[in-house]
Amino acid sequence: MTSGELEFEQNYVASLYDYVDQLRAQAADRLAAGGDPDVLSVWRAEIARLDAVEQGLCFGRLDMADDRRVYVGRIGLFREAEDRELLVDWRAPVARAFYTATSADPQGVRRRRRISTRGRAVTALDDELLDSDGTEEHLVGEAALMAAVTANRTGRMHEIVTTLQAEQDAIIRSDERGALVVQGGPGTGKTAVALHRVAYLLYTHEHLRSRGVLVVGPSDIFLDYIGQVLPGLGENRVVSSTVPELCTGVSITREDPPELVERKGSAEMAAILSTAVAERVRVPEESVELDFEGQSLALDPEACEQAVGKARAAGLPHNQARLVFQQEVVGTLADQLAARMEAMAYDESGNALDGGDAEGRLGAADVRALEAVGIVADPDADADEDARVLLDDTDKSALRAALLADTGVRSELDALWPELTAEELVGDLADCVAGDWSAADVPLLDEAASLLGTGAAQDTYGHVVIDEAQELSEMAWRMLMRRCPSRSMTIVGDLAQTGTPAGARSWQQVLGAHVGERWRLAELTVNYRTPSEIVEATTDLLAAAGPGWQPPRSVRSTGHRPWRATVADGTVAEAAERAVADRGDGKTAVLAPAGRLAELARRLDVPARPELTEEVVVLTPGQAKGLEFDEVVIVDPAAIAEGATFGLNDLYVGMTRATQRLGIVCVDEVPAALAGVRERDL
Ligand SMILES: Nc1ncnc2c1ncn2[C@@H]1O[C@H](COP(=O)(O)OP(=O)(O)OP(=O)(O)O)[C@@H](O)[C@H]1O
Repeated sequence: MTSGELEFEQNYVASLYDYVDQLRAQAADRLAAGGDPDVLSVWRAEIARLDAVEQGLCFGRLDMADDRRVYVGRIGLFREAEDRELLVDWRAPVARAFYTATSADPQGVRRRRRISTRGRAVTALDDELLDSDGTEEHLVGEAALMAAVTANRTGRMHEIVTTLQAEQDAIIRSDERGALVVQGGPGTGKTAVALHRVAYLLYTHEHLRSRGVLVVGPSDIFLDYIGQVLPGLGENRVVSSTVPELCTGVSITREDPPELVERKGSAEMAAILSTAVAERVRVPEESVELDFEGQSLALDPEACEQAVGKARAAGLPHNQARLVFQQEVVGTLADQLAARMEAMAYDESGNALDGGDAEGRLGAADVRALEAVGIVADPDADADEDARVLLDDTDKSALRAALLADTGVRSELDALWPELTAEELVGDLADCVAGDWSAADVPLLDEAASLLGTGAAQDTYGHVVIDEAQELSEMAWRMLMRRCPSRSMTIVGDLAQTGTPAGARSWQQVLGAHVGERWRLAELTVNYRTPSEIVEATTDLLAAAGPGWQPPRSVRSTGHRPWRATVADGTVAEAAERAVADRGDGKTAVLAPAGRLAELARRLDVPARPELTEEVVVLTPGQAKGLEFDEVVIVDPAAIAEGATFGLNDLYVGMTRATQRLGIVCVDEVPAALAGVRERDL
């Protein structure tokens, strides 16, 4: 690369930053001028968008066979005065070739240039010529990719927009409609790809900006870990949440044993809850006497049954359908009252007109008299005639309101169709204790709230991303499907990493109930995180966890062979301390069964609440799901493997968190699946 070219690109990149500065200054001026708050918030968002792309504004250039030159960057920049596109957004169709063009399929590209920058300075250029004849499969921009995946971890995930690979790009730009499952082994970039897909979809589909996008992750630690990726891509409008946090106002104070987690997660609970709600509605066997303002009214079982039928047919949640039921019942009662009133009439001197038969109806003579003064209409008269009745619609509705406001009537109505809360409904189930909730109770509370129509409104989104989706129970899937009526979803996971007993064993099994067979599968096959030495060490384990499961192909090797050491039970913490003291550069995670965490954290002098930006963290493999570290030390693998329904999967998750080095401290014995790992003294 000549220094002249470096200078050329430096000048170009500098002109882009100048333009961004100009746009930012204009936005700041508009903001300072004040005005309509909605307009001001647009300028504020524009400044935030421009600030977010400061690092790595421009990272590539495509030289096309027709001599066009396209600069690719984090956002598009168009100079209207010159009618010229200065920079193309990486999500625009024309930028796609930056990620997918190869020598075999150059897509009109002659040269692809990667532009590395630090701050606003161009530090390196890396060119690939695509017009040579080549059919070999290779990684696009290999040098930049390798630099990215071997760099020390920071405790936070970063965007990978400059080094996205073709199989990843295809998923990112895949049709927004329907449910897309992204299945891939550890480190294949599922999380990174899902987040870049969000940025792409928001850029491409206007409606998603108003409908909103929700990203669901397994834990707060994980959400913190990925929290910078979308802002780094200029997207600040995405809601991220764990499943329990979606149900506002519920705090988790209890952990359920595995068999309960499994039972509460089963879709059968939805039927149980629905039956429990239906059973709270009661139709009396005999007529119910109601006292209203000194009059006795009767509600018979048939009328009640009819009101229940009408309320159920409305298709509303229980508490809203209750209002329909109440209206129906008070309608019947108001009719009774009206009939009685209309049965009474007085002559001009104030005497009650005699009449009315035994059922309280007016006699024919009375009706004629009333007709003559225009008070009642001849029931046989033509409907078109100017008819008048004693009580018109307004009167009747006032009567209904008076009935509803009457405490006696209300308490009878409440006994027949009570207003319910999700907490009492779920609290009444066996193994649930109102107010002392477990994570597995949350989807039940959410289901109950949806059946009842209570609680904070269940927000819906235009697109939902679910990460570590293999962990969700059937009940949690129901909860998320309610958030996404369009079923436009990106579902990201790895069945070989399923850890919770209520989690997925197959995608069809969990998705079938919601989308039938209308979901599509995309697979990622290359492991960017874990070096080949570690992938090899997991082969036996993976085969034991699931017959036929294959680890993804690793793109690199480090020369560091994983090791194991065997120590006596009483010396575990000491051994872990020695392993940590011996660690290389970067972040280290000590992964151990829950029962050993406190002792290890004390011994290693790390905070009990894990902070990923610290040099050393102590976690369970479950907590480390989705995360990565330069070095991993697994402690007591046998207890991890045997301690849970999917213990072998947990161990596999733990081992595949490392980007560089892996050590395993076995206690007393070596699990069979780790027999092939090199033994050393510790
Ligand atoms: N194209 C790429 N360029 C640079 N880095 C990449 C690329 N693809 C993946 N990576 C890196 O590989 C690592 C693993 O990615 P990610 O966490 O998204 O994988 P995953 O499939 O979700 O893994 P797991 O299932 O183990 O949680 C991350 O550090 C990510 O930045």
